[in-house]
Amino acid sequence: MPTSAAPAEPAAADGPRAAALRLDGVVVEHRRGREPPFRALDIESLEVPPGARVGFAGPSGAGKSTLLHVVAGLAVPSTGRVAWGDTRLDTLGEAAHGRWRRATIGFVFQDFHLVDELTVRDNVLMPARFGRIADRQALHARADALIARMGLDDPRRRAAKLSRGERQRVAVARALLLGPRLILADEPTASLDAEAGRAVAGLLVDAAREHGATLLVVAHDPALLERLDTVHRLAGGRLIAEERR
Ligand SMILES: Nc1ncnc2c1ncn2[C@@H]1O[C@H](COP(=O)(O)OP(=O)(O)OP(=O)(O)O)[C@@H](O)[C@H]1O
Repeated sequence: MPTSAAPAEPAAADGPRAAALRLDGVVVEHRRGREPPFRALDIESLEVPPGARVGFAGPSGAGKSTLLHVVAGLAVPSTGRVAWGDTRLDTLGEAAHGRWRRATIGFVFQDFHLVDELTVRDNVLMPARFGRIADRQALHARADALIARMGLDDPRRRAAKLSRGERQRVAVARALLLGPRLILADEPTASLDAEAGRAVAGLLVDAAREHGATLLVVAHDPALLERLDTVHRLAGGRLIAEERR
């Protein structure tokens, strides 16, 4: 079972590593068949301070995943501004956005995006495929430590052999590998039982705190939502309510 022992706090001198995230007038449109386009996302204004831990809740189809995808550059708004600190993400272009994403984001996808043919360890190491790795041994040790903290017993198992809950935990470990400044997690505890869900929720929040990272989480799980600073409710692509903790 994963444990959620509190990790060391970051050195104060490091300061926050995250930047403020701002969305203004962001609209994402989709089309169903021959029907006119509809607004899957319609965000008038959203500001997330650096290092905040923010949840998005709401019914199926409310636009929660689309919001995370816009921030990650995986969905393109038809209008609006998306900014991370001084960087305008909506005007970056695909290649530059890809570089920014790899340097900044750890993403836990709703459907995990694991490579079945690879082992647990190699899946967790995937974010390190790009860029130069100074200390490969330290990186492997970090991958194995994350795998152990997720309660996964054997880093050499092939992903194809894993249960849904185990796949979810591999996806969380992979997102945390490089100590991202922005962690995006889409229903990261949905496939876990209550105990494992609490442990993974604790790990995500601890990892964000440890690295001064901003954490954006889509969740229905109350045990996860209650650990966050703010929870936004979405409906029909819009932000309709905000609860501060
Ligand atoms: N590529 C697409 N093409 C057409 N419609 C899409 C596409 N992606 C999302 N949608 C639609 O946009 C709306 C918002 O989808 P989104 O996945 O963001 O909702 P969600 O709140 O995350 O839902 P869930 O909780 O079920 O994951 C839904 O009506 C969905 O069917």
